[in-house]
Amino acid sequence: MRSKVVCNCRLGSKCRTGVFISVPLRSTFCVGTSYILAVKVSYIVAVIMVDYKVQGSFAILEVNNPPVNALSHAVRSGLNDGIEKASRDRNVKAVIVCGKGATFPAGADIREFSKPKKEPWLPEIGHKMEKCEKPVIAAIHGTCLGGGLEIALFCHYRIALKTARVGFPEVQLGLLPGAAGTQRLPRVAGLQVAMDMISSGRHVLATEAKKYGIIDELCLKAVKASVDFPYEKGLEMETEFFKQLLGSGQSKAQQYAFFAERTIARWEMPNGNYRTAVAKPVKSTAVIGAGTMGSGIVVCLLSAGIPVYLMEQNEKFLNNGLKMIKSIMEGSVKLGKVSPEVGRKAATLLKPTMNYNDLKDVDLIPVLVKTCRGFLANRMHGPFGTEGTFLVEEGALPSQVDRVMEDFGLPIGPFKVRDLSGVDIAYKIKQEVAKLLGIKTTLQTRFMNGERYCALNDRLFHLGRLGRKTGKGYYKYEKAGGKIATEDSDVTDIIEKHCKELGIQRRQISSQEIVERMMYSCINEGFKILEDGIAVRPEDIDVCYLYGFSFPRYLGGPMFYANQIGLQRVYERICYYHENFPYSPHWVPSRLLRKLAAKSVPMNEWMAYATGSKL
Ligand SMILES: CCC[C@H](O)CC(=O)SCCNC(=O)CCNC(=O)[C@H](O)C(C)(C)COP(=O)([O-])OP(=O)([O-])OC[C@H]1O[C@@H](n2cnc3c(N)ncnc32)[C@H](O)[C@@H]1OP(=O)([O-])[O-]
Repeated sequence: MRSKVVCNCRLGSKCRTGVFISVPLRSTFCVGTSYILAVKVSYIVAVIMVDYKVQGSFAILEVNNPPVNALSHAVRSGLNDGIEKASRDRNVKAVIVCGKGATFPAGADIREFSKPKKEPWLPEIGHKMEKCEKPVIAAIHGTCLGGGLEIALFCHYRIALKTARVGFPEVQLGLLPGAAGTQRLPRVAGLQVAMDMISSGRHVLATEAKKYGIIDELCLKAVKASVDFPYEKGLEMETEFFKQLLGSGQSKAQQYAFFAERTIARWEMPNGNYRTAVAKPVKSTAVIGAGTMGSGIVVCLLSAGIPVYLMEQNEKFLNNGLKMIKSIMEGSVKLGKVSPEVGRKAATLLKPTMNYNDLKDVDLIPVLVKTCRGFLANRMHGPFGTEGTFLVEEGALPSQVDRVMEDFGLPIGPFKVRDLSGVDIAYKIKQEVAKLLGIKTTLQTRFMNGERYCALNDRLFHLGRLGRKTGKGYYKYEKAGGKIATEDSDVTDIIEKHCKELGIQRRQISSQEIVERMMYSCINEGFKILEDGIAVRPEDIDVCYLYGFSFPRYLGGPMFYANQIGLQRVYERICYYHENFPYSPHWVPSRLLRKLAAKSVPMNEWMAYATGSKL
């Protein structure tokens, strides 16, 4: 951002040129279209975000709002003034719109969506550009996205560097292009291309875009009658839809997720931070365990071109793992997820071994299974998994829990996940905990160390129902290692037998109870994680869920979801479940949550209450 003192108007007079900010200095200057009011000791300094210069017979409007030249109010004002000025200037024969630094404008300023709207609007500026009697040319480099592409589509001509990318990523923010993009792109690029770009949000290289006619070096493409309504009506409808989406919870969550991803990158630790940390090169890695999870990690490492040792104690398991990896890599190549070259190279990068000595010089060994409570993801997901099993013990079926959670937005239900990772893994983790406590569990065990215990998973384990790998677990599969989960009446019998033996009266369980118990138990743990300083802000937890568990982006993450529901409501329901399930410590309400709920603290202020005296 560049600040300039542009004029020296009197206090109370009307400014001429644009947006202004005030900084505490001695004298009074003002610039802008607004009246300057309560200014005693301030400089009013114009924030020039569009540089206007004339070179020969060209007026150049260069957007200067780093880092991505977002179309903030100041930029819009600058573009508006610039196009008016260029239209008036007799020496100007053509106008060029471009971006300074890394990129052409990458869209509207998302931070302004939560603030009151300020004129001029983008379509208004666009229409001024379109009506300008002098040719207006968009000179595109970097990422020309969203509102930036809409501005370009209003220009009479578009020229671009080959490396430039254009796109409408609004869908990733739960929006649609709201400055005539839905009306103008189909007319320039055709309905099919427009539908694809708008609904996928994908960035298109300038070379591809040129084929579609979005970037046009020669002349404005003839406007195609590609939609059902005349332009004005189409524009009106687009504005209405955009407004509806902007006010929706979904868009708010997606905007939150966008910024959360960037916020967490600015991490701070007692011994360093994101600025001082230096990445260590990873030249070799090892994965111990050739099961489903281990093989999946090997595939990720190979796809990134990193050499990896795959370690197993048993030749049979090692060979099974190698087969699985080969088949996943081949599938990835077929689907175009990795290039054939990467696929071919993978075979040379993978080194199977049964000898620990081979691992002595590797740079990285990912830890697959932790027996402790876990730090963030495992710790929060513990209550989630436990509640799922309790719900089944009380009356739900695994398929019901999965269906409800998939409807909620998870890509795959918790019991399908358990079949994928292995019923034996969940069993062994529990047995490790029991061993540490010096307890021996049986199929009749209902409490462990004073806490509720459900032995249903143990039953499946003892029946050899280990999940996908054995062709049956909480579901049945077409074959061992199969992927198609089908409900299995044998599982219902096992559950009913379990309940009968233990004298548990089964009951109807509602979808609402399933969502609340699965989600609120892990949200409660999330607040305890904040209290304990394991995560330094709710965004850490949410991004971890978005990436680690494919939590639906349109809900933002579990902590944002809790905030949307209302902390008071979430807290009350947690207290209710705590009263009803006193032997499950994960229902003990978080102190932080109690405090935040009582004071209705906004999310961006939660952390002030997370530690120390306020808690
Ligand atoms: C009426 C309007 C209708 C219109 O149709 C609606 C829209 O245009 S909707 C918009 C449609 N457009 C989009 O959705 C594009 C969203 N942007 C992107 O996809 C990437 O930023 C981009 C690919 C451009 C650059 O990637 P990169 O090089 O890896 O850089 P980076 O990602 O690390 O970002 C650097 C910094 O810039 C910040 N910031 C970025 N964009 C915006 C923004 N629009 N606003 C505000 N801020 C934004 C970002 O937070 C970060 O800040 P910080 O404080 O340093 O953390």
